[in-house]
Amino acid sequence: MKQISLGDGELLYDPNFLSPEEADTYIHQLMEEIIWKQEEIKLFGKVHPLPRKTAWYGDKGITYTYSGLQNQPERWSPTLLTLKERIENLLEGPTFNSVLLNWYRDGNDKMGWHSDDEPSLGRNPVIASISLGAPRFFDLRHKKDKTRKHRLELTSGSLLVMQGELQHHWVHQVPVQKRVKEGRINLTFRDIKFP
Ligand SMILES: O=C(O)CCC(=O)C(=O)O
Ligand SMILES: [Fe+2]
Repeated sequence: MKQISLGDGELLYDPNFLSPEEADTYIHQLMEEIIWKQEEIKLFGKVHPLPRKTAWYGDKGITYTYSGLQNQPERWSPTLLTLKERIENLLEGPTFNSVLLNWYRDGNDKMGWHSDDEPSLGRNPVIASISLGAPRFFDLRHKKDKTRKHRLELTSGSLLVMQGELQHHWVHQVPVQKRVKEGRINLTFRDIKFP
């Protein structure tokens, strides 16, 4: 695991968490297993579809508000449980009770600037993010000093861990990349502290 020291938060990055063959297998399994939803978000009274497909899986009984949406998780699928255990074994400490999945169908799908700082994640959450498929940029920007920026390219089979005070001090986004024609699946494993 490579440590990326941004200050005011920590990133760990392993581009080779999964081999290319494993990544391809997981993509196929997830496209078969996952029930993808087209969620909508209401902005100033107007309803917009989210610019990506999403899914939410986890332990029974937890709920989580994400981008203003109340989510009830589907039960863990076999593939998701395997991935969760692989991450937990590697990190030796943090555990996860849920995973949010995003399917970016091509480079027009995106996620805007935000931080994963919902109170239910507790203080200084550890969020483990697996990327599969097309490489996409992942941008970070400091909340107070907007000149502090960092861009990563998250490649297929990679694992990114966000931890420490990162969510408190930084926002992140997945920007549009018009030239990207292939899809990408991202999974963020989280631990909801008070369901
Ligand atoms: O797709 C990604 O790499 C980021 C996803 C993300 O930030 C989130 O799900 O909160
Ligand atoms: Fe996020």
